[in-house]
Amino acid sequence: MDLELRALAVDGILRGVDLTAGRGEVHGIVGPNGSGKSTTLRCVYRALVPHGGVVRLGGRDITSLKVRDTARDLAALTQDSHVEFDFTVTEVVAMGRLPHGAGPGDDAVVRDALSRVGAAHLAHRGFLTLSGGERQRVLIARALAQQPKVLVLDEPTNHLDISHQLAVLALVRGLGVTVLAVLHDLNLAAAHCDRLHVLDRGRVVRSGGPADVLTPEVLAEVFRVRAHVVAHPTSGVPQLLFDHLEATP
Ligand SMILES: Nc1ncnc2c1ncn2[C@@H]1O[C@H](COP(=O)(O)OP(=O)(O)OP(=O)(O)O)[C@@H](O)[C@H]1O
Repeated sequence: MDLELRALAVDGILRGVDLTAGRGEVHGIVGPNGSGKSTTLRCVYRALVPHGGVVRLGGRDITSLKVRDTARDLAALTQDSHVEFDFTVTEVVAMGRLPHGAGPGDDAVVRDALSRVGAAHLAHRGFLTLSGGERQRVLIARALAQQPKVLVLDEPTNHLDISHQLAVLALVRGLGVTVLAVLHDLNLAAAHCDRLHVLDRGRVVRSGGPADVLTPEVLAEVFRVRAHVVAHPTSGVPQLLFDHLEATP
């Protein structure tokens, strides 16, 4: 299912964000702190109504869809994904099934989602007793249990050790669903995304394949860092080495 963002505007934060993620493609949004990445995603998962522009899911304006219908197609891992009460891990992941209504296969879907993120052993633990990285994997399992066609992820590798970062991004990529993810780590973004969009002060200033987007010029202009781009010795994807950080406030 395609995801299209057209001329998204949020007062003082987004100044016309345009991007299209085609069916089954993995798209990354990168950009400096405060550039509007999370705000963009909030407009997509309907936590925020933009003042201008439109988000289309499978060609349909999301404001024309019921929230529950949106939730059948789109799952989000957000910075606001809190669990307040001490539900068990299984209960938290089962919440991902709610948009579909209770069904006979739900237990198997929940178990499968947990084992895909390497958290099957946590099934009966209280969510609030988990470490930061364990919580993050359980919240990803909840999004997987929703069996979405489009997955929106705000910093999915937050709290994860390097092994789980790589595993989660490989898993997400292997799902075959359309993904729009905010990623801070530019090397992970280059290695795992088909296309990247660089956000700067509320605008997409560059879109394209990682090699076209993560150039020394863009990194200097947008992130104010000096970088060398090298090809990864085995995969060939562009990877960045930073040798100098210019003074930024
Ligand atoms: N509700 C709000 N009221 C006022 N300002 C806001 C609000 N939400 C976001 N902002 C501001 O809008 C800007 C963009 O915020 P956003 O969270 O989208 O940035 P981001 O690119 O995700 O940043 P980070 O990399 O730090 O997570 C920031 O300057 C933020 O302070």
